[in-house]
Amino acid sequence: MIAMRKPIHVMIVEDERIVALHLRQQLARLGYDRTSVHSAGINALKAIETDAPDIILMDIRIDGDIDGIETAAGIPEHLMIPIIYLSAYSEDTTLERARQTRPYGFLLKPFSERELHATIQMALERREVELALRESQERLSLAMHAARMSCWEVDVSTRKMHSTGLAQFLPDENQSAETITESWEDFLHRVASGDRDMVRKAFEYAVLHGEFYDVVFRGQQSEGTQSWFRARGKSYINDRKGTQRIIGVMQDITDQRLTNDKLRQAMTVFETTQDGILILDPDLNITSANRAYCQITGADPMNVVGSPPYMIVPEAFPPAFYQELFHTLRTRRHWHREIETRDMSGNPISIMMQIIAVEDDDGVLTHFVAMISDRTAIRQAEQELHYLAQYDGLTGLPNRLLATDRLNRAIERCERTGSVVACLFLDLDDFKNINDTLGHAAGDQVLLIVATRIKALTDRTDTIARLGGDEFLIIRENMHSEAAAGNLASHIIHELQKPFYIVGHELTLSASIGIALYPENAHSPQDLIRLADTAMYAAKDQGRRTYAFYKSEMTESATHYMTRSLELRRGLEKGELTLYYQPQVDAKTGEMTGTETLIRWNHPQNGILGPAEIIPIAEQSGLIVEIGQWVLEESCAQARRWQDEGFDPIRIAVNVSVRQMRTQGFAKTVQTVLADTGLDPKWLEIEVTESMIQDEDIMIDTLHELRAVGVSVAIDDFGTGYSCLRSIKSLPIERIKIDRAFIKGIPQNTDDAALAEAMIAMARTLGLKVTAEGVETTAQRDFLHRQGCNELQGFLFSKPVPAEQLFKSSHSSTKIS
Ligand SMILES: Nc1nc2c(ncn2[C@@H]2O[C@H](COP(=O)(O)O[C@H]3[C@@H](O)[C@H](n4cnc5c(=O)[nH]c(N)nc54)O[C@@H]3COP(=O)(O)O)[C@@H](O)[C@H]2O)c(=O)[nH]1
Repeated sequence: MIAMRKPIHVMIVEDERIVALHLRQQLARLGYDRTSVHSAGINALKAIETDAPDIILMDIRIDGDIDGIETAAGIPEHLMIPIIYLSAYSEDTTLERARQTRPYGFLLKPFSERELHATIQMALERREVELALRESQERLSLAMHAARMSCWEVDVSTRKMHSTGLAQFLPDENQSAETITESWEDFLHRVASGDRDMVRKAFEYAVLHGEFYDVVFRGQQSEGTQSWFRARGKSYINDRKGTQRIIGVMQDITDQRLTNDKLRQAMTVFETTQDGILILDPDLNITSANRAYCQITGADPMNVVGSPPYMIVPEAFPPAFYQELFHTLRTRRHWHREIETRDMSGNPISIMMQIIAVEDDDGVLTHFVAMISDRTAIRQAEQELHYLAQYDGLTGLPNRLLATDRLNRAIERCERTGSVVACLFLDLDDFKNINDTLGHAAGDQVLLIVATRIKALTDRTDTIARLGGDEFLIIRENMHSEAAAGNLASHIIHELQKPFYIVGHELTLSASIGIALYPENAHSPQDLIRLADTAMYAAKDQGRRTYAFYKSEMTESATHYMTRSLELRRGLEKGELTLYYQPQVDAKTGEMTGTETLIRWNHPQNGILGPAEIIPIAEQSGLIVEIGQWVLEESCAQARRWQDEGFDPIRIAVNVSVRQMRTQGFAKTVQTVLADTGLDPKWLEIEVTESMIQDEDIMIDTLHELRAVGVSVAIDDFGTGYSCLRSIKSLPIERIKIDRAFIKGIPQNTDDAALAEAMIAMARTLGLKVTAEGVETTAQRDFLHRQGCNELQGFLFSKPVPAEQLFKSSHSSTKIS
């Protein structure tokens, strides 16, 4: 008997009042005290809405629009109210209709009290079981829902699939009910096409081998989101029916999968990042360290866990460091610092360390994450850049920037003590030739030798700087006299003159030094350097290999030079340069045999300027090579024009500068100019000075090459360069030109006359032709003729004249009488 926890409410639906009353009495006797009676079905349904009974005793044939069976059918299913039909009729149609409402009992009237009691009890019992089952099913369903799981079952023979909860995460427009029945193939269409085959195979395998299956697959993508599922189950044979079923569960693992993906990505970052990453416990002990941390610090990966990062252990820094570290972490939850430390092998390293506190959802500190960036390379690069910004890369000496700063400090110190600062500006003479002839590597070696020699002569307190190219600066403070600065310059020049060997050549160096003094000449470092530079040019003008103190007039001359060099460049471009020609005549006949080309500058303001205003500026500014090339081209072209105009061919002599001669392939250039202008090489003579060919192998090679081209070579200004005629015997020279300094005094000055006589005689012995320069008088002409001089040049015959006047000049009227 059902334990009566609360009075059982029995509803009687009976239209015969006596029967209903009798039933009520019977029930009361059986202990069912709470009863209600309704004579019509509609009334009973209304009453059920407000006070649902535990069981209904339903007469089939009752008053009203609906009978007992229709009333039972109208009761909401979820109420699960057991119905026991009471009827005097038991024909099949009534029974069939009653059966469809799934009654808990059917009592044929008349029935005994005991039959009634037993039927009620069994109905209540069954209801209890069904309620318990429903609750259990609901619990399971909720749990599955919460776990985003569904259960499924496939009948292997029919391939019908029943699933519960599938629609919630694998939606299908045709199937949205909690429990879905569909074909296995339809289900497969919910699986992403790429994984469908794999799911099918796992299923078939389980069918064939009666095995468990466990498969992870993706659902058909909807609205760009990708869902992941895991299906597990097993194949069973139903013992009773002998049918085979696959039963299992399916779980939506999208979140888990995304979390795993994120975790995997985080792990990849952790392991592959260039920065060291540490996970620290709240006491700052390492719980996990990545590879980069061990690489940066050289820490042993096996021994890092359990202790704090070695660079912040207490011995490493003063207590204040840790106070600040813990205070910042406590208050700001984030600390960072650039730390100069050493790695485990003792090498210095620069690191940027950041420590970040990590809290749980309740704000409780769980651990710290430390990030360690290796800044060593950056710091080293910065130091190198700093060095490069202040020092010369070749010699390691301070550069202009640092020298200016040092000079500034020296001035400040000497301002206090009232002493003198000397600023020496040194420039090597003809350094470009070393680069041009021996190459830049040799030039670099020479600069290193210069730096070493200057350093050896100076004090520790002096500043030696390289300003660029072949320019050096020497700063000495606390000088007591101008003479001391001169002595220092003189020592340096002397020291640099000492020979040294480089790439198989013995070289000596020559330097010019300009000196400016603080406070006498200037008060700022920039001005001092500039004035010393100006003085250096003055030293060059004084013949090089010397030094000069700055004087205010130098600024004027430097300004003049600057203006003139700019004007000259512009003049060359605008065609202001022109050539004059001075005849060279046969000493015997007075016939013009040749002409010398002499440059002039038709200056827009200053009129015609001679070589003295052009050549030194061209040499210093480097324009000389360009100008020399133009002179050569124009001279050859003019010689060819005269020939084309019908004049007898004459030799044309062109002066070349030392720089021009040293240019790579000079002889080849001459050959090209001759070819371009169409002048036969035999009409061209190149004039070089004695000093240009002294001991210079490269020049002598060029002379041979010129000879091979077919042009002749004359030595200009002969007698001024101390070279003896014997030494030029071996050179490919055709002519010497006796300098006008020796001609000037003849025939009265017996020394000049003797020297000219000796030069002419020796030249004749060596088979060289002789031209005398600066012949101004007939006496000079006659004397030179008597001595056997071949040709004469001078104002006596003609001054240098423009091209169109050369053949009109009256030199021929000065024939020897
Ligand atoms: N590299 C180059 N050098 C050149 C070029 N053109 C000229 N020069 C060099 O300049 C030097 C000076 O030349 P210039 O002022 O033209 O003087 C020449 C004559 O005018 C002068 N001369 C000639 N005869 C007399 C005379 O009877 N009396 C007198 N007082 N002077 C006279 O001599 C100069 C020519 O001499 P030289 O060259 O030695 O034959 C000049 O020496 C050239 O070296 C150039 O294009 N490139």
